Amino acid sequence: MQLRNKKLDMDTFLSERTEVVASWVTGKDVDFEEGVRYQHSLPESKRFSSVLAAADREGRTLRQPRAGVALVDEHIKLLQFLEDACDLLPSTIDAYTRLNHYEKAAEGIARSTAAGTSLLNGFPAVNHGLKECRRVVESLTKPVQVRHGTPDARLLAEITLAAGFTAYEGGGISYNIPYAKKVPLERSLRHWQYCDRLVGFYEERGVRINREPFGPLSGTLVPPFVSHCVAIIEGLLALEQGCKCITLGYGQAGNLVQDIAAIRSLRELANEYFQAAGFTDYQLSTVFHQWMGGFPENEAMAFSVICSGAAAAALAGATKVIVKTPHEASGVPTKEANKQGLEATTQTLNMVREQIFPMSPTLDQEIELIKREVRCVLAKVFELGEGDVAIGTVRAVAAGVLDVPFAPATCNAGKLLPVRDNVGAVRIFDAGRVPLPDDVLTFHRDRVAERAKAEKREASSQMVVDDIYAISKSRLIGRPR
Ligand SMILES: CCC[C@H]1O[C@@H](n2cnc3c(N)ncnc32)[C@H](O)[C@@H]1O
Repeated sequence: MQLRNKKLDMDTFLSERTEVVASWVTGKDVDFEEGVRYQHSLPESKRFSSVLAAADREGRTLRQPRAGVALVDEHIKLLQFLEDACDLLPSTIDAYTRLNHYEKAAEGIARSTAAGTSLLNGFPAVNHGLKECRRVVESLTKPVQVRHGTPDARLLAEITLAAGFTAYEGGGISYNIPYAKKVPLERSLRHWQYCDRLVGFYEERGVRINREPFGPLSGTLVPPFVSHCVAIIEGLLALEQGCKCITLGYGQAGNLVQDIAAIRSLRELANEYFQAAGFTDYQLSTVFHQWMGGFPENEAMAFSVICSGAAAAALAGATKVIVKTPHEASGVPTKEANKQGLEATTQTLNMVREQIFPMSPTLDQEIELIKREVRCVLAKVFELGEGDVAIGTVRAVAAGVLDVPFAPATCNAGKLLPVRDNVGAVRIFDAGRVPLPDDVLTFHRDRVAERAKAEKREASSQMVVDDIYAISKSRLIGRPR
């Protein structure tokens, strides 16, 4: 396997770049030097890294929606409509572009133009190309990030970074395992080394681009240690390629103490692993994603889920919260619904931001538990990779050591089965082949047994199914009827 966690040299990168920019007609418009000049021309108020740094200094939690539509003018109108209600802007990329099906994206643009409304589920940035993407950036006053789900995001990165987007979400694991079925992990990891090296080249020219691995993964009952392991690995891979501004993320699970423990442990563990790997001059921030699972159709109840996530994000001290909308149960939200999600989040953030969630033995126990679990799994990843975390990742996923619950990728073992305990914290029902110490497994087993006793039923996969639907049915824990 030629994959190595080593910084790509210029020759390797440039020879690959020829193929990347030729992979769709709009690639020919990208000129790296011109992109560097344009990035330097942006005011600090439009640079993700500056806004994130200020928020961390001030202890503020920033608001960011997801948003993306097919046509440029509509996308600009959408983001202009949202920008007064948030701190950071997205451009959510459509599903065809995520699969590099640019010809289908082109058809979608044509059909959307004919229909006078967006018929794509996101913004097809590659098809629109550099100038049109730059027109988006020019039309806004806030920093813009590319949010997508692309295993091969090389051309998308070339175009959007040269166009002035100042943050890029994703990674070789987090945009493969939860998003793709049959993309070999080595391939997506290698493609993302290219993306990270490109960010590293911008960094070497004084342009700081924020990199945000996709935290929530399958977004379905993912235990904190699982998403933390992936986030930390992708942070290490990005740092190796010269990225300096890393935001690590986590998806709300629903038990407040566990969610706060997750964000606080994530920051501490990232610093522990980044510094152990010899990196010191990086900028670290965290992002909390409001509930990523099934939502209630009832919009008032959806707002309640949104606000519970906003409260957790602020109490956890997350640098950023990714905001959901009351249309989550139905699909791509209207701009009005998107803005309402932001406004509800703002109200809760404003009411919570001056409050301190006290340390407690329970919170401390959750933080320590997550740290132990992450350290166990990552030790195995490094061992399997004989010190190389990229190789170790591929082998760990193949061995079921890294295992993302409810993920579609065939390379993912899918043996780890989570379930909520009697207070709604996500625990391990079946560890599969994840190497956790016996006392940790006993802790999880005892917590699950408490619930089984309370519900007068055996712990079972039925409990797991009940939990998956619970929040959309206005519960946290999937209790038997
Ligand atoms: C991992 C991201 C999944 C979530 O990302 C949101 N999402 C996806 N596409 C759009 C879009 N075009 N506009 C606004 N939100 C969008 C939905 O919440 C979805 O559950």
